[in-house]
Amino acid sequence: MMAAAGLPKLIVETDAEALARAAAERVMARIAANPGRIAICLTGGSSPKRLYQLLGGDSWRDKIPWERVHWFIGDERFVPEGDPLNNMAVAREAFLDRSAPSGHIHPIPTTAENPDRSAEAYARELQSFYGEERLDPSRPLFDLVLMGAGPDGHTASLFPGYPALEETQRWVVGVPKANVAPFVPRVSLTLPALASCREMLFEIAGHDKQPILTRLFNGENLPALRARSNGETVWLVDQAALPEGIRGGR
Ligand SMILES: O=C(O)[C@H](O)[C@@H](O)[C@H](O)[C@H](O)COP(=O)(O)O
Repeated sequence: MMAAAGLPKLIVETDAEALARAAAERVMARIAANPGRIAICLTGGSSPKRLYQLLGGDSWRDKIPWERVHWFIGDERFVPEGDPLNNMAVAREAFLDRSAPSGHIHPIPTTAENPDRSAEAYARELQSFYGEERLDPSRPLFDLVLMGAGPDGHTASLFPGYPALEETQRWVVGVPKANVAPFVPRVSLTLPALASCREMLFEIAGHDKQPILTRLFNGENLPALRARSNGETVWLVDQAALPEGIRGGR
């Protein structure tokens, strides 16, 4: 474990499997830290899939107090809720549908007429859950926010150079076009909404993440570097993703 100056806390794991297990431990630790109602914001993409399988597997499932945990999603592809590209559908299939009370699963609705309407509906749902229309810095919206980093440095559906990245008021925005595949419109939580958490946990694994991780380590002002928790921000990284020159360290 090490912390690089100016960067979030960096934790290096041997490989993707160890990384998913470390992420599952952190999910459990966040749950254990809150004796009340817990809000976890999940993410899409391929990186969290193993974590989701672990949380749905026998050794972890029974340890989760399902009746206290609510599950949200940080961004969504604007496709039907059962579509394999739908981020929440992936989480539901991997672990939520088997164990979580259905009222505790909070998908971004994609039946609205367009992503902007969908974003407004999700903002209302988040605000109703939180109990306020404004975020109180002393009371985070989420206990834990999971994140990934795309090849262009995007996170959630906040792409480099897009106006959504500069949003300071709204909690959720429509994103008309994605910068990477799948090139469908998106709906995304904004940086201030995502920041309102006790912990933001990035999972970044595999050799194909090395180029973007190198750029992030070099301090390029990309969305994945700008996304920070008001509490703790942690990058869980595996050896294969580490930039040349710092491999082998832990
Ligand atoms: O909807 C999405 O695609 C995501 O939420 C997105 O932000 C993802 O986390 C990154 O693109 C990393 O994706 P991978 O894990 O597939 O590399």
